[in-house]
Amino acid sequence: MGLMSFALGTCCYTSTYRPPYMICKATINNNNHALEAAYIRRAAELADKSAGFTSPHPNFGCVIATSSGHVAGEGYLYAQGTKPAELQAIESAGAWSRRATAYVNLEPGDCHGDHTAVSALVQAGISRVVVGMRHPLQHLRGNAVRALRSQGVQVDVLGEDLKSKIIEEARKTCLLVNAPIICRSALRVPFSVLKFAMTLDGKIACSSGHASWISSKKSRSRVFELRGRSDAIIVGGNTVRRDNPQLTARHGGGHMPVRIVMSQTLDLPEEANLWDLSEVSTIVVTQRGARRSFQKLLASKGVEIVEFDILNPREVMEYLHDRGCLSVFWECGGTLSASAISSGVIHKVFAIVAPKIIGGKNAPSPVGELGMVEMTQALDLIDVCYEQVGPDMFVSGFLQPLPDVTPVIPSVDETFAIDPTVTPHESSIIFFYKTWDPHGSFSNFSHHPIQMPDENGDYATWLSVEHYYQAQKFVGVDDPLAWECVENIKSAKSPEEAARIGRSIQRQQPDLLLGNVIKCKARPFERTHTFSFNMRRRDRIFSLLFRFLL
Ligand SMILES: NC(=O)C1=CN([C@@H]2O[C@H](COP(=O)(O)OP(=O)(O)OC[C@H]3O[C@@H](n4cnc5c(N)ncnc54)[C@H](OP(=O)(O)O)[C@@H]3O)[C@@H](O)[C@H]2O)C=CC1
Ligand SMILES: Nc1c(N[C@@H]2O[C@H](COP(=O)(O)O)[C@@H](O)[C@H]2O)[nH]c(=O)[nH]c1=O
Repeated sequence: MGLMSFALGTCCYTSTYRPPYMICKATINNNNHALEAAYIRRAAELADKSAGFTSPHPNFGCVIATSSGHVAGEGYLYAQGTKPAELQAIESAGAWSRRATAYVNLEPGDCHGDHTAVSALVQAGISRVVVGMRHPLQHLRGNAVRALRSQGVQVDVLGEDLKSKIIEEARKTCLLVNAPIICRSALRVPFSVLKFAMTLDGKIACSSGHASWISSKKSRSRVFELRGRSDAIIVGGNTVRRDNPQLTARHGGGHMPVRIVMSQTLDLPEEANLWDLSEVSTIVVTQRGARRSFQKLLASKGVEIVEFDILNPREVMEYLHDRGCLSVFWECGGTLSASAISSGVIHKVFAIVAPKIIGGKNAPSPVGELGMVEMTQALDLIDVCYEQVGPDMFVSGFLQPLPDVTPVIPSVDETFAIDPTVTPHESSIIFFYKTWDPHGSFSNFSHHPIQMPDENGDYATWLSVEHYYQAQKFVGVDDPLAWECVENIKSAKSPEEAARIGRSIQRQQPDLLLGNVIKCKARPFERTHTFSFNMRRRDRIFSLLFRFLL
């Protein structure tokens, strides 16, 4: 941990610190909103470090400040199931935690009885907790706030107990950090970001359709990072035909979003980079009945096909929501982007403006026909940011305000009540518990260690069922690479990371686990709860749910 010199809104790191440094002489009290806001913004900034890794869970950051204005410790959640941000901050603050204030961007989420964050705060003697926003999931909302208060800790929630313009701005940073889960819970579609690179004269390709490259190498590296923050990347059929893109996140990070192609005609090339699934999978969403023979060809390559009665961006987003997707990155051309904007599913826009002019009357632009005839109809972006990356300018902003939530992600049980057409005993749909559900401990991804016997009958501890499950793909295979895989999976920091490692080796080295396939399919320890129900128009697509998860 470095010495933090903390100015409002900025921070930089130099050498080691301990004991904690002074932020400013001012004593922290409830009226010092500028300082409180700065700490909360810092907690949000820390939380953002693990964007893409925590999905489908929120991002948490924590700052511990002493009553005299020292920052004593910081922490952020790397992934669900790893050490909570609050605990990390307390450990780094040591004895300075006593009577200190903890600033958290988000109320701790007490998933199925895990009180670690709350207990750590109480046991460390934290006297006050400032919460950027309450937990967005209804069944977790308010639990930690109540628990802390019942233990005599003062809890101040931004917007409730602390109100002012500067506090409101700090609260906004907390909303932004967890925009995907907020959107998902309030709007029931994933948080969607439309990104395009255009020339100064507003073209995303030449008249010929050639587009590589408009933006600089540095900008494109940044795009890899942005991809890594999302669960899925979407392009239209024409971009596949024209660009033959890879759509991988080549930033050296761990998280790789699934690639999705929207194509009505399925008039797509037989050979394409997107059909190479060695790094990450691809889903093609299409119109029901389109080119069955081509569907078969894609399926033989392992590409998943999902048919829709009406293929449009909203249906696809609702479908992805149902499959647990929190955030989507749109990298399509103007035809599909116009359709997505018109459907109201795009929340944020990232325009990369390169200082180049290409001209061309027929050269495409980033957004096609929206049917507007007067400038007064233009869509104004909100909270616009400008950032120079190499020679290019990144302009970003929101197309619609983030919902100010009292959101609901209904638990599986509640769904029946919400949709009376739901009949719990239909066989075509299989649901997995999410760890955030009230009975989320049934999920493989639940952070509950298990003990299982190895080949010699000795018991070993695995951090979660998912760790054990992924490792079983390679256990017993007589190959040093398989042994290494097992060790890497076993030491993975989170169940999601264990899944990433297991799935990626499985894709890249399918021969490695051939002998183990049958064993993997029969999972006697599998705690995933399956059941089925009919959700009107959605039932046609749920049968494919398994494949997304495996
Ligand atoms: N500079 C940049 O950032 C980018 C540039 N480009 C460039 O843009 C050009 C391609 O743009 P564009 O032709 O607009 O391609 P799109 O990526 O927008 O693809 C359009 C296609 O999407 C499919 N589609 C499926 N559902 C819908 C729907 N509801 N509404 C609209 N489309 C749907 C159709 O595929 P189908 O015909 O298969 O049925 C349609 O032809 C290329 O030259 C490419 O290089 C592309 C992406 C980014
Ligand atoms: N031309 C263009 C972009 N185009 C987008 O990137 C895709 C190619 O990704 P990949 O094959 O993974 O490198 C392409 O199909 C289109 O969606 N992006 C940019 O950041 N800058 C650019 O100049």
